[in-house]
Amino acid sequence: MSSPTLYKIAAIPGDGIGVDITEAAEQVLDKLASVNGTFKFEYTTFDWSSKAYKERGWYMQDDWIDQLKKHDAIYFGAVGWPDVPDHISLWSMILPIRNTMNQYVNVRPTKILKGTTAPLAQLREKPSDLDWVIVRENSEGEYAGQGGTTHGHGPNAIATEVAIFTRVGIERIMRFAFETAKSRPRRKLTMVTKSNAQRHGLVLWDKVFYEVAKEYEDVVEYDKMLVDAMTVRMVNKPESLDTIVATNLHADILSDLAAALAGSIGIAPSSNLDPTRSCPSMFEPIHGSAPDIAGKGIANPIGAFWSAAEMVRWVGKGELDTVADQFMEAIENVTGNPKTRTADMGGSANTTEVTEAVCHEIERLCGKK
Ligand SMILES: NC(=O)C1=CN([C@@H]2O[C@H](COP(=O)(O)OP(=O)(O)OC[C@H]3O[C@@H](n4cnc5c(N)ncnc54)[C@H](O)[C@@H]3O)[C@@H](O)[C@H]2O)C=CC1
Ligand SMILES: CC(=O)C(=O)O
Ligand SMILES: [K+]
Ligand SMILES: [Mn+2]
Repeated sequence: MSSPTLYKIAAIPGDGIGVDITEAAEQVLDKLASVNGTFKFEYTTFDWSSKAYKERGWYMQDDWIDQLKKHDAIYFGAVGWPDVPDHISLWSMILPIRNTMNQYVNVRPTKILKGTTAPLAQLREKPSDLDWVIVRENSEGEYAGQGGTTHGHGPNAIATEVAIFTRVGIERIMRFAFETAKSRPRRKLTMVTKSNAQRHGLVLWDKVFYEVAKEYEDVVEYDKMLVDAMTVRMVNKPESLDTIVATNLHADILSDLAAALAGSIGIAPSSNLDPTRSCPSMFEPIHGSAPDIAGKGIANPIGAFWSAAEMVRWVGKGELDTVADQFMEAIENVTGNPKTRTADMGGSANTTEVTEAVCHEIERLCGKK
């Protein structure tokens, strides 16, 4: 028998519940690999966190790019802790990784997993009305990091936050969004914008969208929404949406809303992709470090597991799609059981119990013990 394919994973647990859910994700990934036998994961764990920063004054070593590039993928927990300003922690880890590693797409699927209590009556009755993929521009826009401060934060303070939109950046995200929409049964794309008030960057955003749309005229149905009205449509007509493309900031906000509509922020996954595969892509749940529940062992690991399933799909390049599907089935069997849901999903199970239940379900579904 040939030896299993080895995938090298850079694991960055980070802060708060990021640590618990990364450990949980590794445990289920190892279970998946061992029952399957054709692949395995080798983790290099990086102690890059706000705690380490407080102790030693830095988050990542100067050669972090070279270190991360040695891996097939990056698994990320969360960064941010109350004793470090959030703009320092975000700009010391997650944003430089996304920007520098060419991870210009952030894919954020949302659907209502089995056993979920959605807050909207319509979705409790018909969960299939919410089945979306938000395609978030992940490298520029409002999070380009350009701007500055003059005269400190005093009475004469001047601060700019410059959103950057480039034709190259817009075109590649639109193309990815159309391809995503095309690959889904409904073949439907909604472009989110705010080009009524943001009259330069987002006017270009719209223009390039319609240019790219010409190539998909016959295969994808598409429309445009202003972001404020989009929040209303997500709540009132969830069934009218499928694939959604939005800027870095807009999609950040809309994806938390999507997660809440689907029942909990704790279940929502994300893939930070470099579609060119020149750099490793990064997988993380969309939530943060949740300081309010950190250290209690009660974080919902489902968003972390779903992100891990997407990582399996990505590193497998088509070879592991069935495995990823089985992984998702195991996840949904566990959310479907009231005994193995965490508090945010109305249950009383802890992180370890949910993790063990998913491992058990993987063994049951994937056969070999
Ligand atoms: N990609 C990243 O690393 C992100 C980092 N952050 C950082 O995380 C820190 C906390 O940010 P918040 O705004 O509080 O957002 P958050 O997502 O950490 O928490 C928001 C609320 O959702 C709950 N929650 C989140 N994940 C959960 C899970 N898996 N299970 C159960 N409940 C869960 C939390 O307990 C909290 O009540 C900040 O420092 C922020 O900058 C925030 C978002 C993303
Ligand atoms: C930073 C953040 O909130 C996100 O990427 O979702
Ligand atoms: K995260
Ligand atoms: Mn966010």
